[in-house]
Amino acid sequence: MNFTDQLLRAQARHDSFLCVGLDPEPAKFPSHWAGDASKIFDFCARIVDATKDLVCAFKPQIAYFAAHRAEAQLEELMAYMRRTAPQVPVILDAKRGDIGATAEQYAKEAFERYQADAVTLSPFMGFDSIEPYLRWPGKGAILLCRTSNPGGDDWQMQRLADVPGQPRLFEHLAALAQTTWNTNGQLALVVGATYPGEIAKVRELAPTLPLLIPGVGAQGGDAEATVRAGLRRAADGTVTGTIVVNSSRAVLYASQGTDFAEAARRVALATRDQLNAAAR
Ligand SMILES: O=C(O)c1cc(=O)[nH]c(=O)n1[C@@H]1O[C@H](COP(=O)(O)O)[C@@H](O)[C@H]1O
Repeated sequence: MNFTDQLLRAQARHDSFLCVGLDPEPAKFPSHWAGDASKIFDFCARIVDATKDLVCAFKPQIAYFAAHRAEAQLEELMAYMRRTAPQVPVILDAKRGDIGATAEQYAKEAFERYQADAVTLSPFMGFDSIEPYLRWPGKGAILLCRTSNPGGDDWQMQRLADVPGQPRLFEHLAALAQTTWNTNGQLALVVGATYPGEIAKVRELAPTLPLLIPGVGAQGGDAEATVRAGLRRAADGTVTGTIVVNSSRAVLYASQGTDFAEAARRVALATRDQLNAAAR
């Protein structure tokens, strides 16, 4: 099954547009594990156990593992998610972007070594830096389009004088991703929840692509506005353009006590319900 179908199936099964981001920071672990990088797997596995019936995806961020020489724990976690939550697709957040030959290696890392269902990519180097990922049948490639950080303005909001209509860079990318770049039908786009106006613009230009939307929770993005701007349904209610709304820190560090997993579940449930209320 391809990434988009996995996503839609998990969304229907768990009645959820929520993705829990796995960004483990040992300094923020519950007091009995605080500062202990050897507990990264244990911490993430407890979060997975506590939220796996509430989410449509998990998104481990590779830097939080690599910074602690914990790639082996990431591999273990990927295998654990596959075993205990096989119905939930996993997005490896790696934001890769390099020439084709190197991209081939990054694709192998994401899809073979880590067995991810999709990977986040920076499209700054152009289509030949994305194409190697599209050769992997059914795997998702999620392109940064209008990111959640203020510095996204530096490039993404600039207008392209040489393209008809002088679109902003993120608008041009959204249009390419919906059409000529989407050779395997598995492209998706990242748009920050901190910019609902731009989510609406991306949705207009890319009506059917899944949108990965980080920025609710710790970054203060507006969950209701995000859903209204990003989700598209047909008249019969079928989802035609879906959203995957990520929250990491607000879920992971809801409590620093021994009840951290229960607290994470409470926040995940509340966030899922808030997204669903806006979707109805
Ligand atoms: O690609 C991403 O996931 C991403 C894109 C973006 O524009 N903004 C953004 O915050 N992210 C990631 O989404 C997560 C947000 O985490 P919280 O702010 O803790 O919910 C982090 O893993 C970021 O690296």
